[in-house]
Amino acid sequence: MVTGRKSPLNPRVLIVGNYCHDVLIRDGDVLAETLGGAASFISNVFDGLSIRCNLISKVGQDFKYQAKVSHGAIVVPSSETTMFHAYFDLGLGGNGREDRVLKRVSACEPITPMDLPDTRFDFGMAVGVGGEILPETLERMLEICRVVFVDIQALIRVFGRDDGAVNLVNLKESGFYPLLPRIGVLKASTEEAVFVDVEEIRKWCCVVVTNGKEGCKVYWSDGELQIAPFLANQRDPTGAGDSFLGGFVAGLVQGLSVPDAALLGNFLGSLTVEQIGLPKFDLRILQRVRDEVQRRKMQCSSYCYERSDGELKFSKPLGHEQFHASLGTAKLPYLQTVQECRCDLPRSPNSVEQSLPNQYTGHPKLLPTPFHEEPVRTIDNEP
Ligand SMILES: Nc1ncnc2c1ncn2[C@@H]1O[C@H](COP(=O)(O)OP(=O)(O)O)[C@@H](O)[C@H]1O
Ligand SMILES: O=P([O-])([O-])O[C@@H]1[C@@H](O)[C@H](O)[C@@H](O)[C@H](O)[C@@H]1O
Repeated sequence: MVTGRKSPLNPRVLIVGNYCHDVLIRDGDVLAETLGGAASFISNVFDGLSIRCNLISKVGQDFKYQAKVSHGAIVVPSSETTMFHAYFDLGLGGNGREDRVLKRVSACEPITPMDLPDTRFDFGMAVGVGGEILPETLERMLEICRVVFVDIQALIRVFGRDDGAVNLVNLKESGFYPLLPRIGVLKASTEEAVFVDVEEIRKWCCVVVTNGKEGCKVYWSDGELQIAPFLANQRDPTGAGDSFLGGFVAGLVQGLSVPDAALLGNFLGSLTVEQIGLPKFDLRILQRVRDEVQRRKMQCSSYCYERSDGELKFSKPLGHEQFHASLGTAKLPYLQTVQECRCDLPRSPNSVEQSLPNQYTGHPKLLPTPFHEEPVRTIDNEP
């Protein structure tokens, strides 16, 4: 049974992390330049599900998307906007990771405690991508937010002095370690989890480890749950973890149980990888998701994640598998034939497109209509 309190009626949510410019590169060609940063992927999920959120993000005067984002950023005249180059063809990255190789080529100013609102929130998300969240910033978030969710990429990334190559350090070596017992949930990808002692951290907080097309696993002090994935035809892994976290917290904000909220995270992550850059979710799918969540809420007592008695025990609530099936069919009515996209960006050099199950395949291959807006500028790599 979930032990916890009901989610407040109109929970206040705070997202903290910088927007960035993403440049996606393969075979030396720039495939796309898009709006990036966990703050953009997560607020994109919240906006899509019509859930209000507050966002603190800093950019430079060179920020290209101020007119496009629905949550304005703090413009720092003396700073550049954080920019990442993501390479999808360099094989093993310097840090031994098999997926894309990231380089932070410019970095905006950090977000300080003074940048945060002087008010209280029910949920906080510390989701830096370029080192912008300082230990004192996270500490301030813990003071003003009842439950704080942290993406570990905000804590353990280090950046090459010369080329900005992104590498990871052990969580214990970061300045954030003393704060861990006070956070609510720590999210890490499988590759990032190598830099964390999950067995130790799970004693302090809930740990969610995502694993691409395999879904995710939720750990707490004396138990764990594997949460099923959703099939997708991966075209670009960028932002999958961010959208997962956005969907997960959005589910909890709406009163879903932790396992059901993790399903919602998996679903949003699966939608995200089917598009290049920041996804533009099909409005009809979003409406179906909103309907399914409301239906699910009626079925289950609504709980949010809450540290109660220092322990969190939960099992898959009755109907969890049906909720998975209902979300999975949310895509079905809107499948259309699409040409294979030559600029698909594999998660790792040797990854292949996911083979979709029977109900999706058949010729021509049925895939969700790519509703994403064309990235700001692409180099036409058509012959
Ligand atoms: N190829 C895929 N097919 C289906 N779901 C995916 C795929 N890639 C990612 N996801 C979903 O998105 C979540 C986060 O993706 P992951 O790649 O693990 O995060 P990160 O971007 O942090 O590495 C996964 O747990 C999964 O639910
Ligand atoms: O793919 P993911 O790890 O979930 O998140 C990504 C970051 O790792 C990357 O640094 C940033 O440039 C992308 O916009 C996105 O936020």
